[in-house]
Amino acid sequence: MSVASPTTHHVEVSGPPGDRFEKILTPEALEFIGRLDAAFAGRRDSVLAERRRRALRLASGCSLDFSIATSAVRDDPGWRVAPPAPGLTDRRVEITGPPQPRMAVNALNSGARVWMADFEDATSPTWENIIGGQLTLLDAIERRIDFTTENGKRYRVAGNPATIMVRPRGWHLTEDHLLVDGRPVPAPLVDFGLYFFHCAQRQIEAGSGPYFYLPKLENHYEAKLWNDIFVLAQDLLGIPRGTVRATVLIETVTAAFEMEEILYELRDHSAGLNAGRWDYLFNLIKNFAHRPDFVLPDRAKVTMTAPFMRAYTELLVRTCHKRGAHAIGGMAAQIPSGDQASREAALARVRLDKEREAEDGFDGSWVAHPALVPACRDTFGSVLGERPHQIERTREDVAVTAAGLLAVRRTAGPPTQEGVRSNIAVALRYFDGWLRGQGAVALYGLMEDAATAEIARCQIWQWQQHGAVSRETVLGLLDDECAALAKEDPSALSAEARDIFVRTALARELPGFFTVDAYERHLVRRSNTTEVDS
Ligand SMILES: CC(=O)SCCNC(=O)CCNC(=O)[C@H](O)C(C)(C)COP(=O)(O)OP(=O)(O)OC[C@H]1O[C@@H](n2cnc3c(N)ncnc32)[C@H](O)[C@@H]1OP(=O)(O)O
Ligand SMILES: O=CC(=O)O
Ligand SMILES: [Mg+2]
Repeated sequence: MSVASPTTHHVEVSGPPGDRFEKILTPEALEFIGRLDAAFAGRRDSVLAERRRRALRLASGCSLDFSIATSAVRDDPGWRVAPPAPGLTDRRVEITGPPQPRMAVNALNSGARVWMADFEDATSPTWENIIGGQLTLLDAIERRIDFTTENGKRYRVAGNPATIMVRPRGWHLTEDHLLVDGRPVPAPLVDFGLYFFHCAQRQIEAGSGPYFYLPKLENHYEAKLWNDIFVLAQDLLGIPRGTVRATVLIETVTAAFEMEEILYELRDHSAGLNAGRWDYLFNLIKNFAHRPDFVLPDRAKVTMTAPFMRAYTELLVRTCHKRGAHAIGGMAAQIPSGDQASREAALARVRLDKEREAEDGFDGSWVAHPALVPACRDTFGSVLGERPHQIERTREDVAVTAAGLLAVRRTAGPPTQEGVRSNIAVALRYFDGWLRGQGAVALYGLMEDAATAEIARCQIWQWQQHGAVSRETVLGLLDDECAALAKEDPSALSAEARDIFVRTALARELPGFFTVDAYERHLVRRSNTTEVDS
């Protein structure tokens, strides 16, 4: 892998200035982003074009199978991924959340082994959140967060904090406040690049490392793209190759057919796979939205025990352990809110979910809230005992077929009126939160984020498409929910949230992601400030 030759690129910050943004947007950091962009923006275009081609093939009735072209990788018993890097051996409980100062401190001190600092599903990508998030990470690593709120709660990172893994945004998004030669930079290059530039060396010196979660990959070519990014980034900063580690979220149905190939492409930088269940469901609905045999019942009824979801998680554990990699479980959406009884019920549901994952062979799992850390830690603890993971449990008993992964029709039950209303209520309220800069929102006792909101709006599109609900009914319920939201919270952006819903759930063609169009329309704010030639 050669280092990119220096070329002249004009890097421009077009977003408004903010408090201490200059600490992140230094000329050197912008030059680094310019180099990543020069090397990889074109490949991002190819990734998106290939995604479109594949989506069209699936929409036109082609099915999916494990590829013959890559069978040599799957059949070769001779390769394994890199051993776990410092801080990533025992991952029995990982907490996720947006990189904001309070959340960062709470997550780092929560007792979880890993904090996944999320620029993706849990972050609304306003310019302030993106650069503020980078500042939070830098401050947390340099132990500079230390403040006390009016009610006397002190926020300061304590001893033995969680290991940080950063999740950049997916390839479908751009960062329109950073331009190279007048063109927006791919968002993942910004989130990865700024964190890597400022924090990689600091993390290594602190005995940890630059670690990442990679979202929404659709195939092993995208894994190769990330691997090439890691190699170039390490070379540019003089960091030894193989220092970076990344856990890939298997959260698209096409990636589920290429888990082993994805591990292979990233093997020198791999930190295993994660079962990103919510995006997985969204992606499955989206890819097969035109097919009547893929119509799912109410969202609440599609659980991890549905045969097609079990096939996906079983295959993930088997694949990871065959290659010496960690298999990390997904997010149970229940959060401990409301009265005592509701909190206990939420805890019981989460415990059940983690029990099943631990017994299936996962090495750890995610929680969305600090109060859930003990449940996950203890549940995995009772299966792992003194062991840091259970990678040695190879699950050779698991035999998953393509048909098993796609056996959605076995999930019984038509959607109900309550299911329709609930999806509309959740999507609308989530869009309102997202427009106001909040990427994860507690709604009706559940954690809602970009992935779960995508399920809600896609199901409405799918149910309407297949005659399970009419457009008129949806619009009527939508108006009811808008009125209810405006009454609950007069500052809510109900009209804009409604607009996003109509554009993404009721369009003639199903849009790929609500975030792409909504970002352009609602979140981009331009005001030229800084320019750098790289
Ligand atoms: C599909 C997927 O991708 S899942 C991964 C992406 N999603 C996420 O990461 C969601 C993470 N969770 C969250 O963001 C939050 O839990 C929410 C928004 C759902 C609920 O947050 P809140 O309404 O603040 O919950 P609540 O009032 O119970 O919080 C109590 C305390 O716990 C803290 N807290 C809650 N969740 C978290 C978290 N994930 N990380 C750190 N601290 C947290 C709050 O900051 C608060 O502490 P504070 O008073 O010191 O500020
Ligand atoms: O990112 C996680 C998911 O479930 O989606
Ligand atoms: Mg996701």
